Amino acid sequence: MGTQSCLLGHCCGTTPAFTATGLSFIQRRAVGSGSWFARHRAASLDLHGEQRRCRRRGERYAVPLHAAGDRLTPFRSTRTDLSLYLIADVAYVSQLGSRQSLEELTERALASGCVRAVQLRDKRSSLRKTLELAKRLRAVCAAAGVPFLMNDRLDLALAVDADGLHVGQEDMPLEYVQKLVPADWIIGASAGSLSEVTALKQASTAERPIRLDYIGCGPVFGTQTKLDAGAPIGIRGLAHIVEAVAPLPVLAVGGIGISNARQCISQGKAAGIACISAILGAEDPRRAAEDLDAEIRRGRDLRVHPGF
Ligand SMILES: Cc1ncc(COP(=O)(O)OP(=O)(O)O)c(N)n1
Ligand SMILES: Cc1nc(C(=O)O)sc1CCOP(=O)(O)O
Repeated sequence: MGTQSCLLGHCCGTTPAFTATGLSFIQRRAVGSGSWFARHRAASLDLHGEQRRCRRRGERYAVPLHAAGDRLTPFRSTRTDLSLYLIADVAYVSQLGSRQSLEELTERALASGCVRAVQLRDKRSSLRKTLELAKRLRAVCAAAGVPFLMNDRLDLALAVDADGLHVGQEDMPLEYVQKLVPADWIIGASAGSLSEVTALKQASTAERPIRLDYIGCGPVFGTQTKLDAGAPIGIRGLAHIVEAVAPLPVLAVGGIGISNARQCISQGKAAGIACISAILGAEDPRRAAEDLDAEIRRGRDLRVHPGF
C-alpha cells in the first residue's frame, strides 16, 4: 500500500475501493485551520506545530495528500472553512417577492460572519444579466472576505474573477474544468448517489487526478427550491457518501435548516451545510446564519462527545 493509501486509511477510514485507485481525489488544501476537518487531519498527522507556525506567519496551511503528511505547503488563501455555505439563488429570491435584492439579502447574511462561502445560482437570466449580478455579488463577498463561487458557468466565473466553481453532473466535466481554472480556485461537484461518486472516481486517474475541494450531496431532505432534485437520500444516504469520498469534505444540501443542520453534521458526518431558503427566506438572514452556525458547532461537539 502506498503512503497515500496509508494516510487515507489511517486517519479517515477510507473504503478499500477508494484507496485501491491510488488517490482519486487530491485535497489540495485543508479546509481551514479552525474547521473540524482540519483539526481532525492535524490531530491524525501531528501537524499542530506546523499549523501554529503557519498561523504566526499569517498563512493558512494545506496538507497535500500525495505528500503523505510529511510535508506542508502553506496556502496563500485567506479563505476559511466551508461549513456554512450560502447558495444565492436568483429564482428563489424573485419568487419570494422580497423588497430586498439578492445582493442585499446576501450582505445581511454575510454580516453574521458565519457564512463561509457564497455561490451564485442563476438558472434563468440572460448571460448579460447574470454577469452583472455576478460582478455585484462578487464585490459584496470580497468586502466580507468570503469566497465567491459560480454555479455551472465557468465562463462567467472566469469573467468576474471568482474564487471557485460548483459543477453538477450535467456540467463541464471536472477533468476539463481543472485545465481551465486558476490553481487556487475552490472546486465543488455534486453527487447524490454512490453511483455518481463512482463516476467521479473513475474520471480520476493516477496520472491525472481530479482536483476537488468538496462534494455537495443531496437532496438530503425534501426541498421546494430545486424541483428536479430527486428523492431525498436522508441522513443515512448522506453518511454513506461521506464515507465513500472521505477525506474529501461533503456539504449536505437540500431542505437543510435549523431543525436538521446539527444532525447532518453529527450523524451524517457532513463537513458543512449548503442552504438557500433557510437563509434567504428567513425574516432575518443574519440571525438565521448565526443560528445555523451554532447548530453546526453543536453537531461537531456531538461527534466528539456523543452523550451531550
Ligand atoms: C453546494 C452545492 N451542492 C449541490 C448543488 C447542486 O448542483 P447541481 O447538481 O449542478 O444542480 P444545480 O444547482 O445546477 O441545479 C449546488 N448548486 N451547490
Ligand atoms: C441547489 C440544490 N441542490 C440540491 C441537490 O440535491 O443537489 S438541493 C438544492 C436546493 C437547496 O435549497 P434549499 O436549501 O432551499 O432546500
